Amino acid sequence: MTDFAATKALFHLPDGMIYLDGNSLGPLPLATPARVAQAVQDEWGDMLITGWNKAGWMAQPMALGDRIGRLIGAEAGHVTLGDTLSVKVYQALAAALAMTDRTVILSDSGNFPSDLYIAEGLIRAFGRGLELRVVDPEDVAAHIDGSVAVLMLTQVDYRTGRLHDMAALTAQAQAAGVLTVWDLAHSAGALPVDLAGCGADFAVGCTYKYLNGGPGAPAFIYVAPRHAATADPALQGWLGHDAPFAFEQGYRPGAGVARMRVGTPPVIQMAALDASLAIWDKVDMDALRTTSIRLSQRFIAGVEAACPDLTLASPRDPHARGSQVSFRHPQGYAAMQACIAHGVVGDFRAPDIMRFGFTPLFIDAGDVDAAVAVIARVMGERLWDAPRFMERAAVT
Ligand SMILES: Cc1ncc(COP(=O)(O)O)c(C=O)c1O
Ligand SMILES: Nc1c(O)cccc1C(=O)C[C@H](N)C(=O)O
Repeated sequence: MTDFAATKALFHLPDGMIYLDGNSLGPLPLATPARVAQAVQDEWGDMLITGWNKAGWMAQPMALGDRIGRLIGAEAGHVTLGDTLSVKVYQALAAALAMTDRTVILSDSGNFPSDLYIAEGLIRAFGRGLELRVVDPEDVAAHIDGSVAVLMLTQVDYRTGRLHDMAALTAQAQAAGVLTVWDLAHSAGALPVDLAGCGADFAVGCTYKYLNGGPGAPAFIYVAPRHAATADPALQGWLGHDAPFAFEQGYRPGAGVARMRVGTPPVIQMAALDASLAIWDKVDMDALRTTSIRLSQRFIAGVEAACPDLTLASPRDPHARGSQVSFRHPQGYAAMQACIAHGVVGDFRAPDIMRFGFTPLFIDAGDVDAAVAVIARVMGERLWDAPRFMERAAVT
């Protein structure tokens, strides 16, 4: 059983701030600066080129992949790390498309734009009459049929937190001969995931949100063992080669998911992730889910009692959402800026969503109550009316 009061003490949380945005960029673990300094000084500084072996840099993508694998229910040895999530979406979707002659990529309107853009680009690149079919999230199951090549979904909707039933949709897809690509950006570290148990084909995700790897932290990719020896990596970089240091002229894919590696791994970012995963290694994901639900239910009850102008945008059933809660308000952007100015950090997603993440590793019931009090004041006194809250920043 994880002691969440103890994990809270492992993070740097700025004074006077209640951080409900760990679902977008996780906070800094206290151990990270020293681990990064070690990678810079002792490894890069003193070991120089020998660090690839001596400090284990070359083996890190698979080693860190296994530690993430525990959190997402992957078989050992079937997750690797590197690049950005958008790149890993490209590889997973391209690999899946290469395994079928069917033409439809099925996704939903709750998917993150990058995933849909990647699909559009791949359709042009493949040039075999592929089609992207985007349906409402609740209609996905009804559209799984024999024309569908790949079902590509983000398990937890980044705006509303709506949670897809991965087990049911994957089983239905499999029965119809459809391959699955799951984006776990808002799932990894948010709730227990069981890729192996569900029989998912491919999965991808990022490590800078719930997993606290820091801005620019590398993405991960999972390939089911049954495809590991045949999946086409789509981006044939030298570090995905079977023998990178043989420097052969022609490409031969590496063993298993290692073929999904592309080029040089981000060593300093991996050191930061190593430090945050030291916390995650000890987290009981069922306890995390129970606590996340308790916190988010408390938040919804508090906000709904105090702020009649806010409309719940997330599913009310906690088992039908991830670890975030969203409310709608016509002045959502300015209202969120006012909340941030008063110490409660969430974020805004167009057109009108105020989004708050619940991350039990460092948020507790006292934080929820304090956040509700601030939000109630902001909404009750229309504190967002000040002109300085109305102007939109480039990054929100
Ligand atoms: C669901 C989802 N997919 C893809 C991305 C893109 O990730 P990245 O910017 O790391 O490529 C994000 C976040 O930005 C996301 O939330
Ligand atoms: N990756 C981000 C970035 O580099 C800058 C600002 C925001 C992000 C995000 O992660 C957005 C995120 N995927 C979302 O859920 O909206």
